Amino acid sequence: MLREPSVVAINRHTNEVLHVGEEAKRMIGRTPGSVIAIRPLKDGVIADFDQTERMLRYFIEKVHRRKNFFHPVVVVGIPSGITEVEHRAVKEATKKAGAKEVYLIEEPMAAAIGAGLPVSEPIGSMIVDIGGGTSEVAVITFGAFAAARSIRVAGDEIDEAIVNYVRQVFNLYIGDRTAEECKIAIGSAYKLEQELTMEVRGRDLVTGLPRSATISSVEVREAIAEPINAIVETVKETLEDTPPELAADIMDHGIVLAGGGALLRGLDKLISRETGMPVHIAPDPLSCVVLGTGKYLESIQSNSNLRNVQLTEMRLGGAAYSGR
Ligand SMILES: Nc1ncnc2c1ncn2[C@@H]1O[C@H](COP(=O)(O)OP(=O)(O)OP(=O)(O)O)[C@@H](O)[C@H]1O
Repeated sequence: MLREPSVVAINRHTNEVLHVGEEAKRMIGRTPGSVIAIRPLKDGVIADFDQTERMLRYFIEKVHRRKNFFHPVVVVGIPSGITEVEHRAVKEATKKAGAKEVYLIEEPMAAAIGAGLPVSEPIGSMIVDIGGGTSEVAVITFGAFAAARSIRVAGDEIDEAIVNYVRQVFNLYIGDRTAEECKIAIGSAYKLEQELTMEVRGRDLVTGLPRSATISSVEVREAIAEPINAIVETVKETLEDTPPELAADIMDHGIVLAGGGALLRGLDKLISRETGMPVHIAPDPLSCVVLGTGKYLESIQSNSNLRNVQLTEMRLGGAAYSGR
């Protein structure tokens, strides 16, 4: 019903919200002095509480096409490594935005449910969810995490790595949006059968004038090697933490990739080469988290078997996480 980026454009002087979502995202890096485009969520957690609340309110109203008197039950996907304070902030912002009740589910759990993995069964499943702000790796069995890691290296860091590379190698300053377009158009984590090229436009760092340059997929691969390695290392470390019976299940069924990052060309091949495990990309990886969150909401309302999935509140303080 709605798929929008978490961006809010506001009037700097009056604090009035001008646009939310897709339209606001189009304004990033293009706003006049009086308008600022804000990303109220940074690295998967709330960076600006008030704008997060306003954005949620806008989305809730947009889906229900009405302004008042509607207080839905809301399930929010959150990164698995966040602190208790960050987690309370999510609940509070959602309540303030009009929710009657708020449940939090960790994104790797939601992604695994959305990808159709047998999370409620006593079978080990491994999910790698690479979003914008965080990459989450988890081994799930019987509705709970047997091993999990979360790092704040994901799509945004990959884009940043492209910006930095183009600046250093081409003396060209490009925006985040151009970097993201470049990643989606020609980015890869593994050698391509046919390498690609693309023209990127930005501002020349020496003359200050607009200029374009042609960048190849080989160069983009070199540019993004560091964040990609960080993600691959996290997968390996999580496998090292996995009890042997569950590791055997993962060998049989493979590692499943979800989130927008799963669409990066060759990432499945690279992870497979580095871990020796079969790797599959979830069907519709961009929707796994939202579909899993929706299924979880249905299970709360219908008392179905997903109820044995442990919610964050029950586990906080329990499992150990590492993160950057
Ligand atoms: N074809 C593609 N190739 C590579 N990356 C892609 C592709 N399509 C989308 N992405 C990236 O996926 C990321 C968004 O993924 P997703 O929607 O799963 O994350 P999110 O849920 O918004 O973030 P988070 O999980 O951190 O809260 C963005 O960084 C985007 O650039």
